[in-house]
Amino acid sequence: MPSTLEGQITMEKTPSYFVTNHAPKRIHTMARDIKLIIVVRNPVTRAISDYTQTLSKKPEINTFEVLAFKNRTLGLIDASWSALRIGIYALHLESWMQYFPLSQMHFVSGERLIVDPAGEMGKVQDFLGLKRIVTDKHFYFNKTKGFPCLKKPEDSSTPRCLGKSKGRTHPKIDPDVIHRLHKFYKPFNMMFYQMTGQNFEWELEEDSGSRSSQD
Ligand SMILES: Nc1ncnc2c1ncn2[C@@H]1O[C@H](COP(=O)(O)OS(=O)(=O)O)[C@@H](OP(=O)(O)O)[C@H]1O
Repeated sequence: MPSTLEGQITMEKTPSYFVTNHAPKRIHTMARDIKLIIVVRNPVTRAISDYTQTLSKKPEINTFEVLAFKNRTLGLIDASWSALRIGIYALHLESWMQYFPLSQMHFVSGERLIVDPAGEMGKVQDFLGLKRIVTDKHFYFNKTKGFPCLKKPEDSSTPRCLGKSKGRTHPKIDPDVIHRLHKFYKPFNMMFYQMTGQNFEWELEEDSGSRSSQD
């Protein structure tokens, strides 16, 4: 990590740390007072997003439906598939909680980040003890991209959206598989809500989505 001068904060972004076994211990050894920001979204959508990213690089991979199961007839989910394992947030959080108190962690809802970026950024700034500089006036909704974008970043006079690899169209997944995954994640999600004291309401998405007759 680079040195930080008085009045500065250093930030580092590495998505894979959250699920890396030795990361909590090593980061604690490096900087025990560090503040951790974790962005989470519905683990089912996260898995599909993860798969979509891999598919864009390796079009020959199996379908999502095939990769998601050890045995589809028995309904046995393959929780060792990284796209699915990463979404077991409670499991990963447990490792972090062995080293860091919850007061040093802040959880951002990936869903809220899209519908209310300024609101989520407001909470992030509060958590970091910063003045609320980034507000509603910094964002606009880009209809073509289908996501919020920055009106005018500091170093440029033009608006800026995230790149092409963010916000890709997801492939259509068998609704029965989606339903089974929601069922698989439910107890882990409940545990996660309890651990964080935050209800991310991912079950509401399943309730408003399609249902299968085979339960
Ligand atoms: N403003 C804005 N623009 C574009 N995309 C947005 C935005 N806010 C959130 N998202 C969601 O971010 C998802 C990609 O983030 P990742 O965490 O996968 O990025 S990273 O690869 O780990 O860096 C990406 O997931 P996909 O939709 O599956 O591509 C988006 O849903």
